[in-house]
Amino acid sequence: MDNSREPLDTPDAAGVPDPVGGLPTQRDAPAAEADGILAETPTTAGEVSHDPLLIYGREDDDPTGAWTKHNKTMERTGVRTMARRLPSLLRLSWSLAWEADRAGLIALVSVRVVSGLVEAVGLLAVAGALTGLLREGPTPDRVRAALPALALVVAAGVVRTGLSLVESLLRSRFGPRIDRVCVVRLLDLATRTSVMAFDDPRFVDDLEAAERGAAGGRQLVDNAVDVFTSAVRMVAAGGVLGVLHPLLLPLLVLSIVPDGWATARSARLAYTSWLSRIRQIRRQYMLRYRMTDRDCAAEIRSFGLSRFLLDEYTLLARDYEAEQLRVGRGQARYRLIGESVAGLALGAVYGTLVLLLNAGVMPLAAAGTAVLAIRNGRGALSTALSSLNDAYENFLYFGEYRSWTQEAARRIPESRSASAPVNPTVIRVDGATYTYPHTDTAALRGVTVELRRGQVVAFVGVNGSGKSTLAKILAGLYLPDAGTVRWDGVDLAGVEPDSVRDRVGLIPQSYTRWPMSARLNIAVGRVGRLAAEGPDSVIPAAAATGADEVVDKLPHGYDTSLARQYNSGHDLSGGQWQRIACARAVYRDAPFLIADEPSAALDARAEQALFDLIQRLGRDRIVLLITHRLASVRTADRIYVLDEGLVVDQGTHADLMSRPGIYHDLFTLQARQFVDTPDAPSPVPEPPAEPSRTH
Ligand SMILES: Nc1ncnc2c1ncn2[C@@H]1O[C@H](COP(=O)(O)OP(=O)(O)OP(=O)(O)O)[C@@H](O)[C@H]1O
Repeated sequence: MDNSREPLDTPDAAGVPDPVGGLPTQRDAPAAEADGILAETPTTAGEVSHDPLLIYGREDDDPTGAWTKHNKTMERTGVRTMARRLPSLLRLSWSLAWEADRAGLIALVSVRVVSGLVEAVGLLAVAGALTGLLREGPTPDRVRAALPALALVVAAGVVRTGLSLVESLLRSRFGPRIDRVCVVRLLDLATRTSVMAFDDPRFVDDLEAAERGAAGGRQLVDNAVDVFTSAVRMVAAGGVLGVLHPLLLPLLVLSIVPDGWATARSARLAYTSWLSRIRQIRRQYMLRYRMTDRDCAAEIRSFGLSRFLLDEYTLLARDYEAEQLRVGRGQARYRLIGESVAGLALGAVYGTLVLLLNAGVMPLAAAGTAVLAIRNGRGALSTALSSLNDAYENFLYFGEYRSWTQEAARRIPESRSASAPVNPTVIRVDGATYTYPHTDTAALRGVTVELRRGQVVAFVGVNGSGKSTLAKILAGLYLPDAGTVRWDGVDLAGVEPDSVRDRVGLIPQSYTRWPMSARLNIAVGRVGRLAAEGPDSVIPAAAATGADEVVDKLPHGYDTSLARQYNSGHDLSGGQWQRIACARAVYRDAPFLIADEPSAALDARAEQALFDLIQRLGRDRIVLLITHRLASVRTADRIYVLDEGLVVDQGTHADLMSRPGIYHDLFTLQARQFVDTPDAPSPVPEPPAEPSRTH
């Protein structure tokens, strides 16, 4: 079973409850440590501080089915289903291994087959040796007679040991290769699918399952190899028994049926239990992830959430313990029945051997070999059965991976031969409509805007009015459901998406804090440039955006790691990071710059400098500015006012202030915040006329 999906153990004690029922404090933590790592968690039965299922809802409360996704699979999981799916399971693992390492696979199969043959030869040699040892005559003669066969037994043993070493080497080569093939495919698709796919919660949810399912590929191949190996060993043991006496083979099969039944039932019990608990397992996983995540650390402490979360986790973990006990009891019952019946059946096999010996039909030496062959055959069968069960389980996990990769491949934008204009003069959106997946309300409703080179255009409007969505459409990240986006008259729907993105420099609202050096954090704006122009090429972009002041204070300048979560990494303040994000977009040096709330975390001086820069860049580029700091859009050449997915007004600052409307209201409201007293004269003129609304 994949450990990453395994229910997690009870957490180590990280704090202890205070005696009067308060929350654990930092001061309490060492006391818990002193109790040792197995000290009881803060929660004990009867002192849970909240409703245990508060966080993710109750068992019967799963409207989206997100937590119970696998229950249907569980209903379909029967021995017959497993047998029916066996061929596709083996086919899949074969093709996976083939793709990862052809030569290794051929070598592994050959090694297994040869090893099986050697095992059969070894067993027959045992028969020869026993025949020599048990025959009539003086002991030295008998030993001499048995020597060649004994030598063969030893040689077979040595060869098998050598082959098993080769096999384990081959297996250790396989595992990482299969992991690589699966994970690289997942990452490739995840970074090439349309960004719109990530707005679909189902897609993102399935991606999480696929990430965990990717590891199932490696295990599936491992299980398939085990099944194959056991099959070869069973054939070897069966072949030897068939040679010794034809009656022994069906008897062996009979003797292993009860064990096989018990193994299959036990594994199925464990598997169905796992599936029925998948919801709790996901909850445990989420809780553990959040409780140890750096981003959540401050909030957990400042809201005093530790006890609350720990209670939830502990309850789930206890539930898991109880379930494991139930499964353990069930498995013990199956084993008891299976092994009792198998013992009787084995007694019958050995009884038959004795009868054959008594009747003089089988020599003693052959009977001795038969005992060994029976033992080997039974061992191989039990391995085959448990590997088959594991294989089926991993097949299901891997199924998550496969279905996601197929879906992701469908969502990769089609590549086209036509390119977007290299340095567009006019970008125009006509009647654009866009609705996010699984939402009822359109984010944009028939929007028309025009942006020109040499101008700074601003989008303003209240939260959720559609500004960022429209910016993403302009940047070619989203395709509108209706309407067109044209660059110099060329419809973006007909051009290669990468060519559009290549011409856009974006300062997104939420930028990425790459765990890399400061230099790379800027250079990711256009990675090819760093290689072509050298490490100092980032300096002008940093200087233009004030990122150079940030870098100057870092211990190793541009080479300082900004991966705070790792040793020696250096973290930046929000505003310092924002300067780096701006430098990244400037470094991209694209003809179309989109700045979406670029100054939210900047101090007043840095903000002013950034808007001056945006004005300068706007002289020979198309610049789109989205901001709630309305003082900064006063100088924009054109301002579009958005509201509920519509363009409700447009013009220059003076135009928009000359009439009542959203812009006038928002600007006035903000300007008032800078006036010292409520009685002070309004800093903005009252509008003279009724609003004229554009669409
Ligand atoms: N990924 C998404 N999935 C579903 N709905 C979304 C998504 N992103 C935005 N929306 C919705 O689309 C509408 C427009 O959002 P958008 O982000 O474009 O607004 P905005 O004007 O940029 O807001 P803000 O000023 O707060 O940044 C909102 O109603 C929002 O809830």
